[in-house]
Amino acid sequence: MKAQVAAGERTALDVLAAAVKDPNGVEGRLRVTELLVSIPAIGVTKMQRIMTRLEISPSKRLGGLGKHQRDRLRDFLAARPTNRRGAPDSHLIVLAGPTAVGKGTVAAYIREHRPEVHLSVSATTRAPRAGEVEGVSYFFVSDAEFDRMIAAGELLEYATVHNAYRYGTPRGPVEAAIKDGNSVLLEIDIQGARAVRRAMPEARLVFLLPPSWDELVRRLIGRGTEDSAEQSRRLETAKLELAAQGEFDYRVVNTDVAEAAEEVVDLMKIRTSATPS
Ligand SMILES: Nc1nc2c(ncn2[C@@H]2O[C@H](COP(=O)(O)OP(=O)(O)O)[C@@H](O)[C@H]2O)c(=O)[nH]1
Ligand SMILES: Nc1ncnc2c1ncn2[C@@H]1O[C@H](COP(=O)(O)OP(=O)(O)O)[C@@H](O)[C@H]1O
Repeated sequence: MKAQVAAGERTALDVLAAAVKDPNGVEGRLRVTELLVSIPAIGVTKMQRIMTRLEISPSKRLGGLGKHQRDRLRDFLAARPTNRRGAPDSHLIVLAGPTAVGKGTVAAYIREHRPEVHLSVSATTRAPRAGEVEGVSYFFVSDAEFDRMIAAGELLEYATVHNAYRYGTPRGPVEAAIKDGNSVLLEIDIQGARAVRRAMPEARLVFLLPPSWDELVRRLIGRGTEDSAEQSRRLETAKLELAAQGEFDYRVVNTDVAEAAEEVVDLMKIRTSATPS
C-alpha cells in the first residue's frame, strides 16, 4: 500500500481527494490507517495516536468517513510539513489538566526543545520557591499589583487556584507573539482554560491526562511539594477536574514526557479552518 500511495507525485491529500470523489474506488477502499502509515514520518505507534486524536476507528476506509472525520483528517494532512504551503498558522494552545499530571514538566520540555513556541509567563501572588526566577517561572506580584493588572485589563484571564493564590495570563505578550506569527502555549488551570475559551474561541484546549488514577496519586506524592492534607484536597479537586475533560478539544495522555510534549506541539499545527486547495 505504501508504494501505491507514494507513487508519482501524489500526496496523501490527493489520495483523500480521490477517495471523496469515488468512495468505492481504489482510494475509497483504502483504510485510513494504511494511508497514514504510507507517510514516511508516521510509524504504527504514531499512526495509532493520530487515529485516536482524530477520533477515527481503525477499521474506517477513506470512502466511509463522515464529513467531520474527513475534515479532521484533511486538516491534519494539510498541516504536515511536506504539504504545508507558506508559513505555519500561529495558534494559541491551552494546556490544562489535574494537579501533578505533569503540565509543568511537559511545558518545560517544550520550552527546552521547541524554542519556536512562545510560553506565556503568568503573574502570581504566591511567593517564589527556591530556584524560581522572576520573569521566567512567573512574574511574582503583590495582591495590590494583581488588582491593578485586573483593573487595567492587562490580564487575558485570571483565577484563584487551589483556593490559595491568584494566577493570571498577561495579555500583551500573548497578543504580540500571535501577531508575529508565533504559536503560544498557556499552561494554566481549568478555570483559566474556560476563561480563555470565552475570550478567544479560536484557542485550542488540550487536556493532559495521567495514564491512570493511581499514577496521578504517585506523581503527586512523589513530587513531595504538598503535605498530606493538601494532597488529599488536591486529589478531591482532581476528580472534578478529570470530569471536565469533555469540554476540551483534545486529550493527550502523559505517559512519556517527550511524547506528550511532541503531541501537544503537533496539535498546534493542525489546521481547522482553511481547507487546502
Ligand atoms: N488560570 C490560571 N492558572 C494558572 C496560571 N499560571 C499557573 N496556573 C495554574 O496554577 C496552578 C498552580 O501552579 P504552581 O503554584 O506553579 O504549581 P503547583 O502548586 O505545583 O501546582 C497550576 O494548576 C497552574 O496550571 C495562569 O496564568 N492562570
Ligand atoms: N510522564 C511522566 N512520567 C513520570 N513522572 C512524571 C511524568 N510527567 C511528570 N512527572 C512527574 O510528576 C510530578 C508532577 O509533575 P508536575 O509537572 O509538577 O505537574 P503539574 O504541573 O501538572 O502539577 C513531578 O514529580 C514530575 O517529575
